[in-house]
Amino acid sequence: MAEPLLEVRSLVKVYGGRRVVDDVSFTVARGETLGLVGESGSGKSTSARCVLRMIEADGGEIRFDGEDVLALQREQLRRLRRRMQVVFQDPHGSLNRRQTVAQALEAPLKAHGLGDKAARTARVAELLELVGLASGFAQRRPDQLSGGQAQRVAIARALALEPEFVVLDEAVSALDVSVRAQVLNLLTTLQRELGLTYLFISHDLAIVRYMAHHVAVMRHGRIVEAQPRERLFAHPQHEYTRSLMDAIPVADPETEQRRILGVS
Ligand SMILES: Nc1ncnc2c1ncn2[C@@H]1O[C@H](COP(=O)(O)OP(=O)(O)OP(=O)(O)O)[C@@H](O)[C@H]1O
Repeated sequence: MAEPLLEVRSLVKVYGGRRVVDDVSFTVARGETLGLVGESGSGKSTSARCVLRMIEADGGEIRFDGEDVLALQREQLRRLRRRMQVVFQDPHGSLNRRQTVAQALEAPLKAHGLGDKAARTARVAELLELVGLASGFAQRRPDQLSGGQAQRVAIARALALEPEFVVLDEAVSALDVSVRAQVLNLLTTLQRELGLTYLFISHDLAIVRYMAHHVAVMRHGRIVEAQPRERLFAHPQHEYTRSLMDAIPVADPETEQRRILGVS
C-alpha cells in the first residue's frame, strides 16, 4: 500500500450508551480510494464525521498526514478543514436554496479569506469547468439544477479549497442510474488529475467495487473485513461480506459494471 494519508485506530463513538462505532481501524493511502461499505446504520457516516471532526469521537486515534486530528485546537482544526472535505447524499439538500451556484462556490473561499472578488469569480469559473458545467451555471439557483448538476456543484464546492482528502458519503445514491455513472466517472477523473484521496461510503457493494482500491466492510459498528478490492471480491473472508455480494443482482463483473454505468 502507498503511504497512508489517513490512519484511524480503534475509533469509538457512543450514542445513548451504545457503541455505534466500536473499535474501528482503517487506513487510506494517498491518492487512493477506500470504500466503506455496509448496511444502513452500521456506523459508516458516524466514523467519517469523527474523522472530519464534525462530531467528537469517544475514543481512538486519527492521524491525517501524520497529525493527531483529535488533539487539534481551533486554528489548527481550521487549517485541517481546508484539506478535508465532504460530499453528502442529497445534492439539493446540501445547497442553500437562496444562493446562486456562484455564491455557493465562493462561500468557502470567503470563509477562509481567499482572494478578492475578481480572483473568486475566476475560481468559480475554474471550478465549474472542473466538474463539467458550463459557465452559465454560475447564475443558477438550486431549483434550476437537475440532481446530477446539483451534485456536480456540491463536488465543485468541496474542491474549492483544494483539499487532498474528500469523504463521499453516499454521494451518488440519490442519483438516477445514468447520471450516477457520469458522476462516478467525474470523481475518478478528478482523483487522477488532482491526486485526491477518497473515503467512499456506500451501502452498495457493486458501486464500491467500481470505485475503491481497498474495501472495508462494516457491520454493527465494527469492521468485519478489510482487503484490497480484487482480493475481497475473489476471496471474501466474512460471511457478512458474502451476503452483501449475494445481494448484488448480477454476479458477472462485466454485466454488473454495465448496470452501474446504466448501459444495456
Ligand atoms: N446523533 C445521533 N444520535 C443518536 N444516534 C445516532 C446519531 N447519529 C447516528 N446515530 C446512530 O448510530 C448508528 C450508526 O449510524 P450511521 O449514520 O453512522 O450509519 P451508516 O452506516 O452511515 O448508515 P446510513 O447510511 O443509514 O447513514 C445508527 O444506529 C444511528 O441511529
